Amino acid sequence: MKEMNEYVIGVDLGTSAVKVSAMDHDGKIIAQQSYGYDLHQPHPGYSEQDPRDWLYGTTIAIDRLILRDGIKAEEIKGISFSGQMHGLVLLDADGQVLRPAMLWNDTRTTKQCEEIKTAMGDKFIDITGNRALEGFTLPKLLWVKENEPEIWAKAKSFLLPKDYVRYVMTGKQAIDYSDATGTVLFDIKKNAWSKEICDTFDIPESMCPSLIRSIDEAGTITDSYAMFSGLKTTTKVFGGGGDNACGAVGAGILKPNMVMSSIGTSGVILKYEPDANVDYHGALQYECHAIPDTYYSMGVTLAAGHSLNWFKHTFAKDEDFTEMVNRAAKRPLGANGLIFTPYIVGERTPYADADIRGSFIGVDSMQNKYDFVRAVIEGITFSFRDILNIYDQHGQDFDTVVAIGGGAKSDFWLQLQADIFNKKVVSLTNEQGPGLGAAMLAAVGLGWFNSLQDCAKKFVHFGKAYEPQPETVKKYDELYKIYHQIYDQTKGLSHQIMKLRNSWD
Ligand SMILES: Nc1ncnc2c1ncn2[C@@H]1O[C@H](COP(=O)(O)OP(=O)(O)O)[C@@H](O)[C@H]1O
Ligand SMILES: O=C(CO)[C@@H](O)[C@H](O)COP(=O)(O)O
Repeated sequence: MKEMNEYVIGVDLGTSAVKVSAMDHDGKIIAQQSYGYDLHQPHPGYSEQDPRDWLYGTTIAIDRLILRDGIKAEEIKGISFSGQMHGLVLLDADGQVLRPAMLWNDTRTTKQCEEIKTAMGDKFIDITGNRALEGFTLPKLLWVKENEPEIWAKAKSFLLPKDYVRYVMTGKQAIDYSDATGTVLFDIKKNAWSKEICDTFDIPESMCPSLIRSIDEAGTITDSYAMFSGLKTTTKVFGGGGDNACGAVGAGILKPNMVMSSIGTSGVILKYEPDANVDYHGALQYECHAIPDTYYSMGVTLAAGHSLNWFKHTFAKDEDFTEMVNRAAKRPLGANGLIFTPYIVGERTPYADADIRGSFIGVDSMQNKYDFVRAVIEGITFSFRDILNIYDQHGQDFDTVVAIGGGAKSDFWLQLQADIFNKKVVSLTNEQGPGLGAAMLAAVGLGWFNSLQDCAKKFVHFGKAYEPQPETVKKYDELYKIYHQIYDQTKGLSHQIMKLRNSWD
């Protein structure tokens, strides 16, 4: 008799889509499905999604694994998650969603960030490992409290995006440590919600969900979700983690000499950190890892893939994505003198500035559309170099960058990263960093492996390595020196324009 197959499912709840991957004991990807959803930006700085879209998208994608790929529901032994970080899902006493989720790239909370700084100063960084920035969850809670008192009065708990989906699946509200750090309500040294921060801002501690580890079992599928989805109630559901923590697990970033670059909607440079005491004074984010008792630091470009998506959607809607990028690759280095800064929704690292906006500098009548695409791709990659500079300034060295995210699908962009960073860049054989990391969390949670490190030996496979090309490195160095000045030189203008837009609203 044929033995029954056993699979784990990694759910990667991204900003543009949810992607689900089914993997077997050998780390082989058996099937993948995805489902896209909309991003709502009703005013400058606002960025929202409906949590029910995440739920329906995840359920449909998993159902497609069952209906289209022939995976049997009883073969799914475990599910875990990678989730877009920081987004606020507010729930009432019955666990119903009270308002659209405010996402990680929603920057309406500058006033609340100022209030946090005024109330707590550097103490806040000592406790949380982070500055209070617009995208994080605490400022969002304060925004709702100040601007929507009738909703705040009904709010009994909050969750982050993937925690909401897990809650509907299991009926239990919880958050894992990696996403808890991203709320900036969490004491990173005590490994617990910060009573001092809750008290200072009058957030009832009872609103904060229970803490679990990324590899912990959060529950099993409830009867009602089994009925709704076709999944079995025997499937175990594990904590999961923030997408960057999961991306790092799936990219095999398990020691300090490696960093990850991720080009998703956002862009991230992330470094594994062995303990809670490395001090970047808030210049970088500092978060609990999905690997128990370890940490990571990172810098975030708010609009990396988002800049390229925006450009395509606005100016090249009917073109194939890969074809558009390939044409850009054929344009000259430096896009015939055009430089782009990717600040189209404001920026986080190194410039925590909600009101900065992007620019094209050097527009010339000899340039064509693909020079613009190339400038966008180069500008995004320069913004990553701005983050790498912070590591340099803190004397942190590393030799390999592992590239993940949608941007890592492009050979051209991988080589460009090597040339702009002047570091070896390695890809994965199957670009599914966060989803792979999520599946690994379920595999370890189920006891298939003793540790994530053991699991990585089977699940993580490095692909092609891209070496920096000295001549190209030199030219990009020269160009970067100009790019690096654009923030300071455009800041005043950007702020004036934003003030005007706001006054016209
Ligand atoms: N063929 C491609 N070449 C280069 N970049 C791509 C390609 N396809 C998608 N992308 C970029 O990848 C991004 C999506 O990456 P992904 O990791 O899936 O994002 P998220 O997890 O935020 O939803 C898009 O914003 C797009 O700019
Ligand atoms: O805000 C952050 C990290 O601090 C973002 O990285 C989000 O977690 C969204 O990620 P993607 O959708 O781009 O993967």
